[in-house]
Amino acid sequence: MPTRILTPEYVNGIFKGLKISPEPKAEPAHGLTPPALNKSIQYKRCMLQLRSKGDRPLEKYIFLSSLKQYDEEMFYAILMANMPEICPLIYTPTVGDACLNFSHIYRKPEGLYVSIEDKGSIKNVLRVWPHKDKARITVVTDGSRILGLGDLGVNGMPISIGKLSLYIAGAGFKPESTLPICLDLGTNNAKNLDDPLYLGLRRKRVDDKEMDEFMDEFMHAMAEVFPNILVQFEDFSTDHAFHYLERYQNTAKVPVFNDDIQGTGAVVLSGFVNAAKLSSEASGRDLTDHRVLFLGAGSAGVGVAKQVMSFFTLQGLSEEEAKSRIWFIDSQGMITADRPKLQAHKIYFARKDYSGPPLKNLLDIIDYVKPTALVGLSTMRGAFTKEAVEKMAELNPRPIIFPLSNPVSLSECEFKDAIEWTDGKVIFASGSPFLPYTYKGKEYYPGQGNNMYVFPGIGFGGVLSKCKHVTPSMVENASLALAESLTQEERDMGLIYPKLTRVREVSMQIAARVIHVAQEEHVDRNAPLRHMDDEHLLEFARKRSWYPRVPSS
Ligand SMILES: NC(=O)C1=CN([C@@H]2O[C@H](COP(=O)(O)OP(=O)(O)OC[C@H]3O[C@@H](n4cnc5c(N)ncnc54)[C@H](OP(=O)(O)O)[C@@H]3O)[C@@H](O)[C@H]2O)C=CC1
Ligand SMILES: CC(=O)C(=O)O
Ligand SMILES: [Mg+2]
Repeated sequence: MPTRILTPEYVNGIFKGLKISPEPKAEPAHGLTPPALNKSIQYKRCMLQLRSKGDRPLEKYIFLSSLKQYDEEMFYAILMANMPEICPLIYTPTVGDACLNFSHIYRKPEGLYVSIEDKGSIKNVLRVWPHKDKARITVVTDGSRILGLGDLGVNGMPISIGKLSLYIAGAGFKPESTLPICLDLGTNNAKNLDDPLYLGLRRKRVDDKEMDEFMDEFMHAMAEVFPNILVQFEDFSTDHAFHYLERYQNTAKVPVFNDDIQGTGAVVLSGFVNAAKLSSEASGRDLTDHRVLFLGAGSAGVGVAKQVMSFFTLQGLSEEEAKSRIWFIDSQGMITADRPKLQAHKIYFARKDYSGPPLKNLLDIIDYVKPTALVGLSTMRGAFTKEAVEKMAELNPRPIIFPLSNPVSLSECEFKDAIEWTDGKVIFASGSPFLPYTYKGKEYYPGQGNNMYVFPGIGFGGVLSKCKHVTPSMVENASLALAESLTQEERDMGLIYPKLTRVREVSMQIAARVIHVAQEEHVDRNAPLRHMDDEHLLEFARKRSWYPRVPSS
């Protein structure tokens, strides 16, 4: 039966609601399927079955997961044609529930599990993977900080799977080039350890020394078994996230980046670039005068702040001046340099210019800092209270409020509330998706400040350029490419991120920019691409991008 690869134009048609059309005929398995079954009917059946599960997202997750296993191309065709509907089911927020319930809903292997008991023979475990030569991108978690849900141990595997589904749908990685990995170094989660169905090792987490030994062996083995792979670290607890990024980003034989530190930094910088312009247009304030207050100083908060500093340095401020535009609050209050036993990752941003009594309350800190932007990466549901948001609106004609914690149940505030409390003035982005909200007869659209907008493009550009390392400049430029990708229509709608339906095209722009920077920094190894200008790099990325095949006629 004739099949054809979906072209970008064809898929754009699907995005516009055309679904799978024109009507394809039956599949080759003549006799094994009912006579009238064809891909078009199959597509409609899948959507009908999915939607019949109503408001039960975990059931939808399980359904989609099974679909991916028995008809991968249909899964991706459905995902790509219905991003705003399906993405929240395979990614945040539902993936959070999938992780919490993983040991109960597990059905089939979908990735590699490497446990501390494999120490000494990790290579042998990696060699079990069936598509060794094809593997190009891996998401590796140790399950120790899954979204804002804490230590979930081996139940963190769905986060690696979900991110890689977005690599495929978002950037066009071939499915067989993706490799989900969950490292099992034990768990300190008592609920898991007490659960008779828990699928991980029934032991506490190993100490840092043993983890270092394990990780060194793991990274060596990865480079040997998968020499062409790019490694994304995901959802390691904050101390380990910084530690392993530093340990491997310039030394590992395969390129490495940390999504929570660098991917989140890039996506928030991008949203902030667009938000600050809108906010400054309303206030007349110079872009260099923005003041950013972070609630949460973990890997995500500090990673984002480091990236947001380049917003200021790109305006011509020095590093010190850029740093002075940023304040942090953690569980003990505003972070100041005189606080004893400050954790290493908090020292850089600790304020040296405050000497009063410790400030602990968000309202008092807003009064003191007078921020133009409030960024939440705290895992604290509802931490941006009505009073705090109203105060931001008193201080700013258009306050920037980014409650970025995931999943949605941990969001620092809801979109609807932020709109009402600011009388529609807020410039808003959240980590997990919210629906548009109509207020006083006008429809408002929330932004989704989630690293899913950048990691597919960073990974695709990195792999196409065959980069040796993922450099800070590659990440920063991914962010700027995302910021620049807004169309006039999106700007007119007041958006600060492109529509999710355009994620594939946006990823191509990011990938092309990442390749360009990899070349500039001489970390690329794909020599023929060096002769291409930016337009040709974009074309090259588009051509390499995978689309699900569906029968056409
Ligand atoms: N939108 C996106 O793309 C992304 C979102 N995230 C989200 O960011 C969140 C944080 O991740 P990560 O940084 O790794 O996690 P951590 O747990 O390392 O950091 C949480 C931070 O919040 C602080 N905090 C906790 N409770 C309070 C409180 N009551 N008041 C003030 N601060 C508090 C903690 O303080 P202390 O240091 O004192 O413990 C810590 O600094 C998660 O929900 C995650 O899902 C992460 C990556 C990407
Ligand atoms: C989105 C993401 O990476 C996180 O919440 O950890
Ligand atoms: Mg993460």
